[in-house]
Amino acid sequence: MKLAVLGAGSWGTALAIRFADQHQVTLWSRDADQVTEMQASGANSRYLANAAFPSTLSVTHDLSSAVKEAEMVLIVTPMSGLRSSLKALHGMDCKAAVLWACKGLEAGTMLLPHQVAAQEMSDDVPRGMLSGPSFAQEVAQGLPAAVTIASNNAQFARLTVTELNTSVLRLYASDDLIGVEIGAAVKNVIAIAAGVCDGLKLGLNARAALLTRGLAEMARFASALGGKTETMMGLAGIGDLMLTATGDLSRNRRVGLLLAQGLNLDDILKNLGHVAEGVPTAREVLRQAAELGIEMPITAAVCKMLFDNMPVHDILADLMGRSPKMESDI
Ligand SMILES: NC(=O)C1=CN([C@@H]2O[C@H](COP(=O)(O)OP(=O)(O)OC[C@H]3O[C@@H](n4cnc5c(N)ncnc54)[C@H](O)[C@@H]3O)[C@@H](O)[C@H]2O)C=CC1
Ligand SMILES: O=C(CO)COP(=O)(O)O
Repeated sequence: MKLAVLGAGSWGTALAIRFADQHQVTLWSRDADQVTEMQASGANSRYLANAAFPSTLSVTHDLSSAVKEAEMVLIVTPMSGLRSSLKALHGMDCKAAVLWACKGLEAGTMLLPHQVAAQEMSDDVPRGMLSGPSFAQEVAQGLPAAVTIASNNAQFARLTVTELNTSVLRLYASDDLIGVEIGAAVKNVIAIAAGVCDGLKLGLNARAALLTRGLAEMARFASALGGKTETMMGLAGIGDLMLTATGDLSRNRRVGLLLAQGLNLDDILKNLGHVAEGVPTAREVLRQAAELGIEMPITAAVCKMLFDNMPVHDILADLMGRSPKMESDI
């Protein structure tokens, strides 16, 4: 198959390398200088060091040539680039199937990726999301991982996992696109909280409680928006939550660890060098939860830390001071 990957950050590059094991892949970057550097060195030193490109992977700055013959396009920009990427594809009358890997809600609109896609794509173009526990560095090294491809079109999801499955990146199909998108978005917010929890050395009990109640928030949000709660028990739910909240390769967890040290959010984001999707998404999730009338206390706590400069110990006291309730209430 001919694939185009849009977005040459760490995840776009890792997926391009992995899928180039079996397919002809073109990796597109918006940055012409970065393309020149990648073509010369055969690697992406800025975003994914120590991962050489195979000969079946080419790199370009020319979007129309990247997608011209592609049968499938993977959009692997941050969430902030999803709409413009889809618009550009639509403008080129590109009919290739589209998978996005952007994890979040669109800033300002609260939209999930498939809702952005519904506004920017023709109805007849097959589409879905690739998500799950997958640090780019490990996938690029060829270490084993498993992720989900979700689509409202179950047949497209099944066909796609069959086409793209590799011996090191195992793919599962899902028909719960909403659930998978919500798992991807909200786990990043909970991972920021987990970073704070660990940074403050609140203990392993506290972290287990935080992740379990964070999972309850993910399930409550998914259920309110029409996703399946059982999706939260899968790769794109608890799987990605466990990885991101506890794995030190996570950028979202790192934001939390640095907040716990008292660093200022602007400085943290300036020095991170990569996107931390949980930051803009936290605000959108909280706004949406308010509209839906559901409680998301951990997400609210993360927003207070990120945007209101509220002292972390006061936030913790608020969380622990909530009145007792049935654990099963979602
Ligand atoms: N890095 C990882 O391990 C994983 C990342 N993801 C998700 O993949 C998405 C991309 O993440 P990373 O590659 O890690 O980010 P990154 O921060 O490593 O790189 C982002 C790349 O996107 C480019 N970019 C930014 N805005 C753009 C736009 N409007 N149009 C085109 N290109 C644009 C940047 O120039 C940069 O090359 C995020 O939504 C992230 O949550 C998902 C799974 C794993
Ligand atoms: O989504 C990821 C792993 O599945 C990557 O998480 P971070 O964006 O926090 O690094």
